[in-house]
Formats: sequence, C-alpha cells, structure tokens
Amino acid sequence: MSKTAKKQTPKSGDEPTARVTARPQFHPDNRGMALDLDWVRDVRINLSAVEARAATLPKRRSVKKVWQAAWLLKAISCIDLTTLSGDDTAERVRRLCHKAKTPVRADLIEALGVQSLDLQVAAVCVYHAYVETAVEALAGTGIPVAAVSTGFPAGLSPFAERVAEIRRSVAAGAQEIDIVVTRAHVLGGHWDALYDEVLAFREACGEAHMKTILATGDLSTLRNVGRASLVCMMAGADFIKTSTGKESVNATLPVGLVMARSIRDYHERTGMRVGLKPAGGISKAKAALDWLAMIREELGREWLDPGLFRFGASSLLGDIERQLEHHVSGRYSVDYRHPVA
Ligand SMILES: O=C[C@H](O)COP(=O)(O)O
Repeated sequence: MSKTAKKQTPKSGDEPTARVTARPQFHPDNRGMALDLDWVRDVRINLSAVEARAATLPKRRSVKKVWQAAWLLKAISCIDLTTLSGDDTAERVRRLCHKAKTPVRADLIEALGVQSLDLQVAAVCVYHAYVETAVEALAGTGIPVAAVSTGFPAGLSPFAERVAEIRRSVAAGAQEIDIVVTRAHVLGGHWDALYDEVLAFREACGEAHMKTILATGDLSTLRNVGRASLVCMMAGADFIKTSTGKESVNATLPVGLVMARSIRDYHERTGMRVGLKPAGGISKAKAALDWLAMIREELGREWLDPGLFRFGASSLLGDIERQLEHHVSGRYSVDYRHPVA
C-alpha cells in the first residue's frame, strides 16, 4: 500500500463488499414469466425525482484512498472488456484478451498487495467474427467470451438471421450473448412483440447468458426504458444492458437508476435476480465509482458482483489502472502507459 494510503482512516460503509473478490459470487436466476401487461402498463417514472437523484450521485462524498483502490479493483472485476470497431483485427482481439487476463500491471498489483485476488475482467466482448479468436486466447482462464448479436447495433436484419446469428456465436464458444431489441416494438408500445422476440432470442441462447440491450438512447422516454426493462426480464433476460455504445446517448445515470429500480421491483415481486450492464461512454474511473455507488444504494451489495453487474467498456480499464498507479505512487502517468489493446 502507498504511503498516502497508510495515513487514511477508512469510514465504515465505504468498503465495496466485506471482501473484494474477483470472481462472481452471485448469478442471475431469472426463469422469466408470462407477459403481465397490467404490470407493464402500470410502470410510472417520476422524471424530476429520477433526475434529481441521479444528480446527487456524482456530488456525493467520494470514497477515499484506502477503499477507493478496493472499489476500483471491484470495478475491474466487473468489466466486459470490449472492442466493437469496424477496424477490429484478430491481433487487436488477442491483445485485448491478454489485457483481460492481466488487467493491471504486475508492479501495481504487488504494491497494492492483492496478488492473491488473481484479478481478471468479467468477460471479453467482441463481434461474432472474433469469438473463436477470443475463445482460443482465453482458454483455461475461465473468462467468458461475450458476442454482440442479432444485427448489432440496429437489430434490423431479418428475424431468422438474428436468431441464427445467436446460434452461430454459441456454437463458436460464446458463453454470453448481448442481443439488441427492435426499438420500434418499444416506441410503438408493442409489448407482446417485444416479449416474443426476446423469448425467441432467449431460447436460441440455450445455456449462454443473455444480456438484453435496450439501446435506451433510442427509446425516447424513461417510461419506455422502465417498461422495456420489465418486458425483457419477463421474457427471461439474464441481464438488461443500457446501450450498444453506438447510440448518440449511451449509459446515463438516470437511465441506470430506472433500470436498477426495475430490477429491484422484479426481484421483490418474483424473487428472481437479473443483472445490470451499463455500456457506452463509461471511460473514467470516477464515473465507474458513481455507478457502483448507485448500485450499492439501489440494489444492495449482492449486485456489486460480476455475476450481477457489468460495465461494457472499451477504455475504462486504462483510466482505472492510471488511478491505481496514482494511489500507489502519488503520481499520474501519461495515458499511453496504460494501453488496453
Ligand atoms: O458494449 C460496450 C460498448 O460498446 C462499449 O462502449 P465504449 O467504447 O464507449 O466504452
């Protein structure tokens, strides 16, 4: 631990969990249910209350020093390390997988005294074309490969092709499938069509975990976000995910709050747990801490776990590593010392 860190007196309640663990302790257990349209239509969102609550999160007393490093390590364990670019190559995906296995430089891990954590990210997320490359590069690590699917990002290819795409990625070794929904179903209030679509995708995923991307930036209202969250959970989603990273507005805290509260309501009424994955535009350690604080306050510590919470992010890890270096040495290094892929 750094000299700076030793001087701090951590406040009780600042610790991310009783013990920082790098492997999932909890898992989604959503079996889905019949579409309950009354419940869906009943969803109401108090916009100003949600915005006011979200605005308090970045302003709240930040978690300091000793515990901040622990929270940042927790954040790393929850990252779906992602590359979803038109210029992706097998070499870039292999570099990303290497980073997934060793997300923080060995000297920093040693200085933090957390060698025993065997820290890894939660998953590596790629297009179908790179699933096999990633599976091969991650063999023996236990890190699952997530494939974006169903015509990502717009989700407008023919339905049969979208279903076939899921099956191809599962056959190639993807253990997690990030599907996109048809936004028109949400915008038109066609909840039965949305339910049937997600149910078919769920069936095609088989044993693979299904993360349902709502593309919230396309959904027009927070009420639509709340209703779509609920329908996707009823259809059996393991996770609900905010965004593809390609919409003009991606993961925001108000959207995250609405989704987290939908997960909480669903859990309270059915007893089943669904995970949350904010994705798109989360690139700073401070933003990651705001999300983790929100999750702890809205869903409880159980959800602060890679089994129930993920960040979909391509560059967040670099900034977290930079903050950890600052924690250890008291200095900030330049960005290029923390390449991701
Ligand atoms: O699902 C993950 C996102 O596409 C990543 O978005 P990002 O590149 O803004 O971090």
